[in-house]
Amino acid sequence: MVQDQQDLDLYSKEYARQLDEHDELASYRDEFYINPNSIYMDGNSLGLLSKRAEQSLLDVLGAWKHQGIDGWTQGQYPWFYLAEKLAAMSAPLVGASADEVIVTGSTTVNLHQLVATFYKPQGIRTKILADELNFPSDIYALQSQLKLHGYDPDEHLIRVASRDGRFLQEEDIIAAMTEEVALIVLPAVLYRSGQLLDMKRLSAEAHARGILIGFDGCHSVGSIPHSFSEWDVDFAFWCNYKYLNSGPGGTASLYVNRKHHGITPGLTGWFGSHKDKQFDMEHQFHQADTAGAFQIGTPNILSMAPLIGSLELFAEATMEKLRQKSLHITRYMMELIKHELSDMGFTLGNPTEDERRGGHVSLEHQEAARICKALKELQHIVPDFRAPNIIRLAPVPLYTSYSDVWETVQRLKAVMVDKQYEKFANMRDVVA
Ligand SMILES: Cc1ncc(COP(=O)(O)O)c(C=O)c1O
Ligand SMILES: Nc1c(O)cccc1C(=O)C[C@H](N)C(=O)O
Repeated sequence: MVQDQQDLDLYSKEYARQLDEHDELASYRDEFYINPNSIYMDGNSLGLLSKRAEQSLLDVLGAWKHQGIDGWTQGQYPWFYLAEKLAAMSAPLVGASADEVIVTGSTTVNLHQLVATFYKPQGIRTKILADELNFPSDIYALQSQLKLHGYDPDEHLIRVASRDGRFLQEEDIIAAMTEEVALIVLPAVLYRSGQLLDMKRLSAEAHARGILIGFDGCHSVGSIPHSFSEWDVDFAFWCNYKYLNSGPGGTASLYVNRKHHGITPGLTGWFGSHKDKQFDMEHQFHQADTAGAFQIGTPNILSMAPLIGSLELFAEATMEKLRQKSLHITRYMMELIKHELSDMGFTLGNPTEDERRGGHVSLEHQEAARICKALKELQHIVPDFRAPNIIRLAPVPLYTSYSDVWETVQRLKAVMVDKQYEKFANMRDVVA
């Protein structure tokens, strides 16, 4: 913690204020639209709008307004090259070269594309290895890809069990890497508990057994640094609307390790063409020799445009500093929770060690659904609820202050002490 704060009560509001004063990323808060009447702790589900993301969207709209079809090749951000431009801007966040990334599709569609490409059952190697805690959409995609190959997902999709319902043990995953496994798909950071898996170790163990491995980076990209190429990850996919603040339904991304460039995409479309060849309109597919080959159809330009401004902020703030603050502010939140909310039925459901923790804090409570409702409606804190008993709180380093965290814990305490949650039914709402 900060030196001149030695005499301060670590749990005081003044201490939080001083942490904000010493926060070298504090100025980035002004880059965002922050509702002054509430505290946003849901940036792990939908990140907030930044002024630069708004501006880049307006710039792209302006190109459409003034240039029409010429916007594809002219203007500030020619649309024909936008996926590649954004890939180059994203590459440092995942430890890749620009040509190993492409901004395209949606998370689930990208997973379909990558499995359609890399799942090649042969002999007894016919199974896909996943885990029982992964996000449902990933599991649905894997099940449907297995069915397309004529396999029964109940037999061919192995889901590594969690010992405690929260975390996965790398040893258990490695033990499940048998000679029957063709492909592995795992989350980088688990969406409920926020556990960060050891991607380097898992990739090495998979490769030692002749298995390809890919990661879902939805809850990790923009929150932790990655070294996909150095770790020799085969492929990865992620959304850009959580920590990367590209807006609801913002176009997603994928990574394909350079060693696989040239492999025929499972799902081909003309935007996967070599850029010089695409408009020759031949019926022979000349694929790009980059991750661009995995694009399918026309990019969703308006859903990509906010990412331009947003990624500029990441380049300036740097992932290293963002991770440093994220670790510090989540630790601060955990300390406050332990101090203020002990004996109230809460369990900390995220890893406490820095090297195993993603960007959010996961609090478990049997009344979690209605505690979230009371927090939102009565205390103007925006958390999110994940069934059956999880309150996720994400102090996002670009725009969350230490004072926000202090307030959140105080208001959560009020909800509990005054039993404000009893005014609500303990059931989830439609989205959270
Ligand atoms: C871990 C994870 N995977 C996949 C998805 C699905 O993403 P999409 O709806 O953008 O396809 C999400 C979020 O919705 C997610 O959190
Ligand atoms: N993708 C979402 C959506 O379309 C609507 C509401 C929420 C989401 C989310 O991203 C939820 C998020 N993946 C989660 O971790 O729960």
